[in-house]
Amino acid sequence: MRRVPSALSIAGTDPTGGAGIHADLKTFQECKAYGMAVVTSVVAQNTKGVQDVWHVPLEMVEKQMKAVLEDIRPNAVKTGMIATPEMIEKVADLLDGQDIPLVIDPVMVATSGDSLMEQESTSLMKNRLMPLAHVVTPNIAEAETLTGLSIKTQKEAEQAAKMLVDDMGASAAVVKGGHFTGDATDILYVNGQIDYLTAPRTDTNHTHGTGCSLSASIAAELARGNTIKEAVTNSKTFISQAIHDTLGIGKGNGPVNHWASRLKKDDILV
Ligand SMILES: Nc1ncnc2c1ncn2[C@@H]1O[C@H](COP(=O)(O)OP(=O)(O)OP(=O)(O)O)[C@@H](O)[C@H]1O
Ligand SMILES: Cc1ncc(COP(=O)(O)O)c(N)n1
Repeated sequence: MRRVPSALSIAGTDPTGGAGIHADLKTFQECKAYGMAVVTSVVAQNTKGVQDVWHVPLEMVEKQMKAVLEDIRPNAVKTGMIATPEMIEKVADLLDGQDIPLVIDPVMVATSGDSLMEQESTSLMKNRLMPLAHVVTPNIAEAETLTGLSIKTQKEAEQAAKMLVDDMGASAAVVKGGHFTGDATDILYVNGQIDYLTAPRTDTNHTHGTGCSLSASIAAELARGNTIKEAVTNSKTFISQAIHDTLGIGKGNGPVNHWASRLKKDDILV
């Protein structure tokens, strides 16, 4: 048997291909991991917003997860949209004890402002998923919800990252600064150390799926055997280029350019 790095996404869908499992699979491919996906919710959405959500029945989520885990065992897993408390519990039960690096993107609200998680899910996210996480990747609003802190400064973001690890049991935290102003600076807390990962801010509204793609890239990097610090650093480079080399498609907040590193100018039809 060959050792092919593989990564599994457990997340919701986006028929326009910019967020959710679609973004994750594109990212896995670009970051050189064989991609797999378990669908948690089918979402009717586009770059303008969310129109409707249909949750996959719990037993079908379980069957999908078991089908993957007993066959092509992933070298890393990432979770995205897991909307209901029951589904969080089910996914946590199935991942507990698997000994597979786990990246948790605590998806709560889409770029468009539409809610993607029921409010009652927050405590289960904290109590059941956080302790299983190798890396948790909240944006500012999600870090505020999880920690109860108000985060207006980078020092407060540092404090939140520390709480997610020291108090809630994740091994590492990346508090993403995409919604701050100035440079796009993310704060990584791992092995008792804070690191600032900074990239110039691209002036664009085409940021649909940035959070999904960053966390999927971290999972692919972990699947390839990189350390958490290497994985997060390489993923920051990946997402910065994907945002900078925009595709410019979509009537709202357009998707990022997952294949930016390979796409030549002449490949785009104008
Ligand atoms: N305009 C930008 N220019 C450069 N990097 C950005 C920009 N916006 C976000 N980022 C980066 O993209 C990644 C995702 O961060 P963000 O805080 O936007 O997450 P998110 O809110 O989960 O994603 P989304 O906005 O898609 O919901 C981070 O690495 C962040 O620094
Ligand atoms: C299925 C799904 N998962 C996650 C997001 C968040 O992505 P974003 O906040 O970048 O729109 C989304 N819109 N849809």
